[in-house]
Amino acid sequence: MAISLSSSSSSFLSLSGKTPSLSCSLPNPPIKTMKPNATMASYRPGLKRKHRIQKLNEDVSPHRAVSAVRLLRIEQGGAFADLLSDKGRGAAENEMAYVERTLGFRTRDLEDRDVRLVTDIVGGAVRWRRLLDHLILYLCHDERKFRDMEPLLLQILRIGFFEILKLGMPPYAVVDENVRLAKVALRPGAGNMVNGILRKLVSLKETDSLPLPKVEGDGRAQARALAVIYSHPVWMVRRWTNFLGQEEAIKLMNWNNGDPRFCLRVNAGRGYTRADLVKKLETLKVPHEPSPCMDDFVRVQTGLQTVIRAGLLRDGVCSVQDESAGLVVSVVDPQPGETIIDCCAAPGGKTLFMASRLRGQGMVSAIDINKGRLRILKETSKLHNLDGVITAIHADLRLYSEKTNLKFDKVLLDAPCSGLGVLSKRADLRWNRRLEDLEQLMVLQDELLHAASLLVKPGGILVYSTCSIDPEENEERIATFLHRHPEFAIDPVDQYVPPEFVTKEGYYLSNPVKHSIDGSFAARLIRSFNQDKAGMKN
Ligand SMILES: C[S@@+](CC[C@H](N)C(=O)[O-])C[C@H]1O[C@@H](n2cnc3c(N)ncnc32)[C@H](O)[C@@H]1O
Repeated sequence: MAISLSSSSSSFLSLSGKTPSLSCSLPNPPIKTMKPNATMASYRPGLKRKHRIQKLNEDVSPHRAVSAVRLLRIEQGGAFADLLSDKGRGAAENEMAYVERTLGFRTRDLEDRDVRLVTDIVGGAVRWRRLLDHLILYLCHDERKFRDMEPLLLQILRIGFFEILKLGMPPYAVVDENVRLAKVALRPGAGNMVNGILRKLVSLKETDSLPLPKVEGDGRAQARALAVIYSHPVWMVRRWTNFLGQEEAIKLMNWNNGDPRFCLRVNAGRGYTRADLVKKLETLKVPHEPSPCMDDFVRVQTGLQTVIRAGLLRDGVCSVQDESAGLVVSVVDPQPGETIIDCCAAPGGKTLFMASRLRGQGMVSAIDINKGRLRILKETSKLHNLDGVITAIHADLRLYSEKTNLKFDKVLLDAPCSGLGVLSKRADLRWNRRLEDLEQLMVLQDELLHAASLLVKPGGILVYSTCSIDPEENEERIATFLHRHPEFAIDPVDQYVPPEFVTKEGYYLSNPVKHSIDGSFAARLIRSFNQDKAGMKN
C-alpha cells in the first residue's frame, strides 16, 4: 500500500510522501476523544504488522476498515502523520498494524483501488462531517443516543452515509458491507443499528426527502443552515458571507468540498526540466497539464499515488507544491548571488524553490522554531542537491532577529496562519480552527513581521505571505505594519506575477474560486535607504 494524500495532506509533500502536518503553528485541539471500548482492548503499542497475530477476516472490505480507523485517528486529533516512521518508510505497514490492533482482526491488504477509495472516503467523510452528522442525528431520533455513540460506530455510519449520498455507490451493497464491518469490529447489535439507520437513509434519498435546513431568517439563522448544507463551521460561513457575500461564500465552500487538485514542481536544481517531468508523467499515464501561470509546474488531477509509487518525489525529480506557493516565490523573485532569509521556512517548500532559482550562486538561510519540520527541510534540501545553498537554523525568529547583526537582500516571512485558503487540501482543518485562533495568530503575525523587518538591508525586500484569504491576516496586517514602520513601502507585484493575481493595492492574492488554485496572499515591501526613517512607531 502506498501512502495516500488525503485529509491531512499539506500543499507541500516531501520525500516519499511524508506528510508534514499543519502549515501553521497553533496546536489543533482534539475534536472528540475516543472512549475506551471493546475494540481498543486489543491495542498494544509497538506491535508491528510483521508480527501478525490477529485472525484474517476476508469478508470485511479492507478499504472500509482502514477508513474507519483512520477517521477515528483524525477525530482523536492526531491525524495520522504520527503513524509515519521517521524516515517515511514503513508508513503503510505501521498504519495496517494500527488498524489490526484497533479492530482486533486483520483485513486483506489494500490494492490500488482500495487506496484510492480510502483517500476519497476519509477526505470526504471529514469534509462532509457536519452534514453527515446532522442526518445521522435525525435518523437516530435521540440526541443522547447520538452523543453517546461509540466512536467507531459513528465512523462506520459516516462512511456509509458518505458512500450513499456523495459517492453514489449502490446503496444496498453499502448497507451490507458497513453492517458486516460493525458486526465484526464491534458486535452484532451494532450491525443491526447500522442496518436500520442506513436503510432509512436510502429510503429518504430515494424519495428525495432528506431533512435539510432551510436558508431563511436572519443572518445568523441563514449561516447555521448553510453551515449544515455545505458542512463548514458557522463562524466561517458568517465571516465569508460578510467579506464575500453569500453567493461567493457558497462557491468557496463548494471548492473546499471538491476533490483537491495537486501540482508538481519540477526540480530544476537537479537539472530536470518541465519537459522531462511531462515525459515521465506520460510514461506513467498520469493525466496532467502544464500550469498556465508557473513555468516549472505541472497540474495533476489524479494519479498522484502513481507519481509517489514511481519514486519521482523520492528521487528528487519533483515536489508536490501548489502554484499558489510558487507564486509567492515569484513575488520574492530570487536572483543568483542574493542572500535570502526564509523566516518561517519549514517544511521547506518555498525555501527549496527559492534556492533552486539561485542557480548555485547566493544563499538561503532557513529559520524555523519547529525542529521536526526543520529536519524534513534539511533532508529534502540534500535530496534536491540544494544543501550547498541552504543553511537551516533552529530558532524563534523573534529572538534570532534581536540578536543577529546580519542583514539580507530579501526576507520572506511565510507566516503561521489560519490556512483558510487551503481547506480543499486540508479537509480536517476547518474543524480544528476556532475564531479565537485567528486573534492569537494576528498577534503572532505582527510580532513576526516586526522581527523579519529587522533582517532587511536598506533597499532590501520584505515579503509577507500567508495561505489564507482572510483580509485580517493579510491586508490588515500589512496596514498595521506600514503604520508602525515608515521605512517600508509597498513594492507592487505586477512585474512578478500575472495580472489576474494583482490586487488594487499592489498585493498578490490567489482566490480558489477565481483561479482554481489554493488561496494565498503576499505583499512585497521595500525598505528605504534612508536610515532616519528606520524604527518602530507605536
Ligand atoms: C506557513 S508555515 C511555513 C511553510 C513553509 N514556508 C513552506 O513553504 O514549506 C509556518 C511555519 O512557521 C513556523 N513558526 C511559527 N512560529 C515561529 C517563530 N516564532 N519562529 C520561527 N518559526 C516559527 C512554524 O513552525 C511553521 O513551520
